[in-house]
This record gives sequence, C-alpha cells and structure tokens, in this order.
Amino acid sequence: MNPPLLSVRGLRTVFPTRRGPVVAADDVDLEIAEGEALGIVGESGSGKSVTFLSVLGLLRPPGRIEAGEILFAGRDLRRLPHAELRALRGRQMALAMQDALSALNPAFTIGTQVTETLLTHRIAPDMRAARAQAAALLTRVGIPAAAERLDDYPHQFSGGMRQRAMIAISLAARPRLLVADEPTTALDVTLRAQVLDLLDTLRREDGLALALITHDLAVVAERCPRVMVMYAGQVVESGPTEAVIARPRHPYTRGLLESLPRLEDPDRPLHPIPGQVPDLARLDPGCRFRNRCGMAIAECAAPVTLQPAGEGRLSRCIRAPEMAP
Ligand SMILES: Nc1ncnc2c1ncn2[C@@H]1O[C@H](COP(=O)(O)OP(=O)(O)OP(=O)(O)O)[C@@H](O)[C@H]1O
Repeated sequence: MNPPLLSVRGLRTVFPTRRGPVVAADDVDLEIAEGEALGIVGESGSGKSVTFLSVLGLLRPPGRIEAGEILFAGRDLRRLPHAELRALRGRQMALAMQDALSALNPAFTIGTQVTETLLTHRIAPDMRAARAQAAALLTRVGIPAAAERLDDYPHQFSGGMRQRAMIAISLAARPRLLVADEPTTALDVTLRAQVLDLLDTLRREDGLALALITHDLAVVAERCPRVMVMYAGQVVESGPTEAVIARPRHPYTRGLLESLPRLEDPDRPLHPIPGQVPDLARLDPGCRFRNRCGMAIAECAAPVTLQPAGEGRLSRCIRAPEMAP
C-alpha cells in the first residue's frame, strides 16, 4: 500500500500566554491518503484549526510546534527550509478558510487573484489562457457569468460569491491536499452542495486529498468516509464515519451527536453537552472530558491514550468497551 499523502504523529502545538502555555494541539495523530476526505469535528476551540495551521506551516507566532512529525508526500515538513515549505504550500497544499473577506485582497480584482496563481505555478502559459482558465474555475465553483466578472473587485461580490472565489483561488494551483476550514458555512444549502460536489469530483478524478473541518456532522456523514473528533486539543475518537456516527465509542462524540440538529430529523430534541471546555492552560493529566461526562469514574483522572475500539476505530475513553451495544 502507498504511504498516506499526509501523516502527522504526536503533534503538539503550544501558545505561550500570560497564564502559562496553552497546549492547543496535544499528541495529535492523523493520516490522509490521496483521494481521501477526512472530516474533522469538535466544538469551537477544540484545536481543529490549530492542528491544520501547524501542518501547513501557517501558525502565527508566538504559537509554535513543540513536538511531532509532519510528513507530506514523504517529506518532513518540520525540517524543510522556510522557502521550500512556502513553495509547497502554494503549489501542493492549500487552505480554504471560512473567512473569505480576509483571504481575498481587496485591492486586486478577483480575476487578477486567480490568474496570478495560475501564472505563478505555470498552470497557464500566458495571461489569455490564465483568464480563460480563471473563468472556467470560477464557473465550476458556481459564479454565474464568471468571464464578465473577472474584473470585479471582492467588494462587488456577494458574501457567498467571495467564499466561492476564495475556494477557486485555493484550487487554482491544483493542490494535492486541500484543507477546507468551514469553507461552506456562509453558503446556502444549494451552493454548499455545489461546492462540496466540486470537491468530491476533484477528489475522485484528480486524487485531491481533503481535510474538511466543520461543525456540520451531516456534511461529514455525506462526504467524508473517515472522521476525527477533537476535544480540548486532543483527538478523542477517529475512524470510519459510518461507525463513529452510528455507534460512537467516546462519550464526547455521543454528546456532540445529541447536541447537533439533523437535517433528516429536525424535530428531534437537542441535548447540549452541559459544562464547559476546560481551560487549556490549566490541564491535569487525566481525561479532559471527565468534568462534563456522565460516565466519568475515579479512574478517569489517570492519563488516557487512544485505543482501538472496534470497527477500525480509536477512542480515548477507558469505558469505550462498555459503549458497545
Ligand atoms: N493566538 C493564540 N493564543 C493563545 N491561544 C490560542 C491562540 N490561537 C488559538 N489558541 C488556543 O487554541 C485553541 C484551539 O483553537 P482552534 O482555532 O484550533 O479551535 P477550533 O477547534 O478550530 O475552533 P473553531 O471551530 O471555533 O474554529 C483555542 O481554544 C485557544 O485556546
């Protein structure tokens, strides 16, 4: 079997703060193969974005990677010279963020921003070809009359169009890995499906590897064969999406499933998880979910690692075996 395109082992990312170091990603392992989609879910502040900003080399100081190995296409990204990492990021790894306004440059037209990427990476030989390709790409992400709108500035686009333009820019260099951080949050249901369909097509036809960070479990269920659930900087459960969603083996995953609305069952009562995420600057070595967990026992104060929990899954809960039906 081919090695995965991206493999992360033991990632630990820390932000020094006045209250002490905040460990925003702690002992994170993950793998994404070519043509695969991994869904990443978890409440706000669970470390989803920090994990992938670390992978892409986009952490802002004073945040820094303290430990771990990040292999991309067989290269150790932590040992790569800065310029090489930047080149790799432009060409082979891309990020599409939820905040399209800050990702687009207000001073340049949408067309310029797409053609620049196409020309820089020599995907288009000249400006004429670049404009034609830019229009085609914008059409694929659902921008109507794209050829006529190349000379519009970002402020002339609606919020949803800006979001799609940003996705087009992130795909322009034909990256092998796309990290999509809530990329479709601002879009209505139809457009969201259209953008996700495009990502599916690129995955199947071009082997694009996709890390889809989202709060929307329905999207993960539909689009991502594998899922990783994060809580307080750690992976608490990972494995085949169907198994994780249908038969969670971590109380946090179960809580998350019960707290989120489902499209197919909008009248189902929602049960928010009581309590709050622990302060990441004040962690003890035990299970981080135990103060909110209905299944917590005294033993949960001891350190707990990810363990196989059946059906190809891993769970960071000592009571996972009891959760089997
Ligand atoms: N610049 C920073 N300084 C200090 N702590 C930070 C900084 N950036 C992130 N963190 C910490 O990292 C934690 C994880 O943040 P992250 O953005 O990865 O969460 P997330 O799971 O992506 O949340 P969301 O779903 O809201 O995007 C935060 O709770 C915060 O404590």
